[in-house]
Amino acid sequence: MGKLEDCIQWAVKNGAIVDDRIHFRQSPISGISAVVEGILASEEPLIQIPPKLLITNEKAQESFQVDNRVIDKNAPNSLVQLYLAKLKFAKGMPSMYQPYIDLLPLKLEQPYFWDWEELQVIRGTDLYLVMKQSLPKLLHEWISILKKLSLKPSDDLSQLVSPSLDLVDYVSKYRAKNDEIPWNSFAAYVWSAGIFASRAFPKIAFHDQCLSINEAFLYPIVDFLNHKNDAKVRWSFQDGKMCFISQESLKSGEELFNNYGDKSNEELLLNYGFVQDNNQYDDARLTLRLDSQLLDEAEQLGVSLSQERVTDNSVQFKLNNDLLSPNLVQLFALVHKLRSEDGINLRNSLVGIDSLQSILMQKVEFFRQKTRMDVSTSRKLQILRKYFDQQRKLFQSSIENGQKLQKELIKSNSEFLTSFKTIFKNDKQFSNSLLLTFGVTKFDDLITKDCMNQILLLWIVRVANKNEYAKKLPFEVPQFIYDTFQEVSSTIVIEREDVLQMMGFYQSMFPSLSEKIPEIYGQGNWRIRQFIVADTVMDRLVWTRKLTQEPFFVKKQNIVFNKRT
Ligand SMILES: C[S@@+](CC[C@H](N)C(=O)[O-])C[C@H]1O[C@@H](n2cnc3c(N)ncnc32)[C@H](O)[C@@H]1O
Repeated sequence: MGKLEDCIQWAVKNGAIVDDRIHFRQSPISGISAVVEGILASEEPLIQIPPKLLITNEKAQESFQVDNRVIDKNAPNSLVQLYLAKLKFAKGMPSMYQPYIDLLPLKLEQPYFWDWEELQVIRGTDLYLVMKQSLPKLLHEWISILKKLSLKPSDDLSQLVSPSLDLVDYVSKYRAKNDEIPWNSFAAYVWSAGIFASRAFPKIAFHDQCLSINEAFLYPIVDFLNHKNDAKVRWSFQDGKMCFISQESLKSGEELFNNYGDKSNEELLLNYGFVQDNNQYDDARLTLRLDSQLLDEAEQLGVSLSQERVTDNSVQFKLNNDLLSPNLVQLFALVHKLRSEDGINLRNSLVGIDSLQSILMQKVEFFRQKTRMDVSTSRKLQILRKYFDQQRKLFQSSIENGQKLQKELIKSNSEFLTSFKTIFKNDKQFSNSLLLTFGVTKFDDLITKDCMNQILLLWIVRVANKNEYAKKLPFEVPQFIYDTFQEVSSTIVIEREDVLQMMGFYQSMFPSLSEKIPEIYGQGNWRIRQFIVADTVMDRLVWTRKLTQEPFFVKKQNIVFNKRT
């Protein structure tokens, strides 16, 4: 008889009841799973386990002869995890759970248990970072529980607590070096924590009284069930037994699933070692390091970052297939707020979305590169590629949502936006004048000949001179452009540097333009100061849409984002 059958028999002998229609099977690749033979369509308990088969904190207390005061509420499973490490790895310690303990795999699927070579693929990703951050916490709780029990670790603690030690590396190398793992080693505790992460059940689902909502226990036999998103299941305490109930209708040959909860692929991968295709609960993280003053200012201006602010100078946003978070968009608007602006407005929001898009594109490219690895030799790498590919899709869909949002902003604020393409079309006299100097015959030439900024400067100075022309301009100049020029002109302090910077361009244009086309460039004021002012006007008003390279003059217009913007 195989170990799986041994274990089921052991459970039944000890009072467990397993519905006859449930059959457990085991394969070297996918491990244990359960299939149905017959039809399941009732809410009868399918698996009933008596409490004596559970591995709980109480059993651990009994074994170590301590009470629950040794358990830190912030690490409510430390004692029971140490107990499990002892059950699995201690020599000469057979227990009543032996058939179950023997079935618990030594090699777990989560990245914490990957070989050193496999780990190299995830270095530099968020996954590795999460692992690097969680292992020191695990180390701390392990040292603490050993101390409380006056037990000695088998590892050299001074080496383990060294801040320069990469614990992911340490544990992976330790496992590779040691065929036999002492039960009081950190590697044994990490294994035990991996077992708890991938198969323990929350105590709160069955009991009102818990040390914390994270207190967990092992639930033999029911933990042989695999996970499916949205599988309808119930766990309840009935007639003195812990019952697993499926609310699904299942036919012969179908797998009986449990539901581990609505988890992202990252949570699934780190805690269970697999990912779900088209996982509707998936998300991606965008971590940004920004100036702490900027983040404070954002919060003062009403950008809620209470969930997102992870440190003084960093924020972390969750991205999924839904609309972009208004907080993220507003934060990017503030990153691009000019000193002359007093809050979030149309211009800085449009610029902010462009700059957010650039970061998202880098992420897409990063994950695209990652999916190009050769995965033919490793199942783990195949899972990892799926994870990277889903991450890429999430960032891609955020880019599309950003584009949609920008389009909506442009549409709903069209009265505050003037396209330079339209100006170019309407101000024929001006556009014709560009042929001579720049060889420009159509709007697209401004982009291909890389002279957009110079031409914008010329046009802004033309607007400033609008009242000086003998003939009124043949089109309506948006008043805000003229007013901004006047405002900047009356407040600007021009430094020598500004003049030097503008000199090259100015001298390449004047005085020849005034002589060749006096009807435009020979009337009003075309001195260098005007161009220095126009340069600031351009900073304050012009937004060049990244997608099309088309510049827009944007009126200063405060806007508010809500969840539906
Ligand atoms: C609670 S156990 C389930 C029983 C497990 N198959 C076994 O062999 O013991 C959880 C582990 O099963 C595997 N698993 C569960 N659901 C899965 C799924 N939908 N796809 C792939 N692997 C799954 C993962 O290795 C996970 O860490």
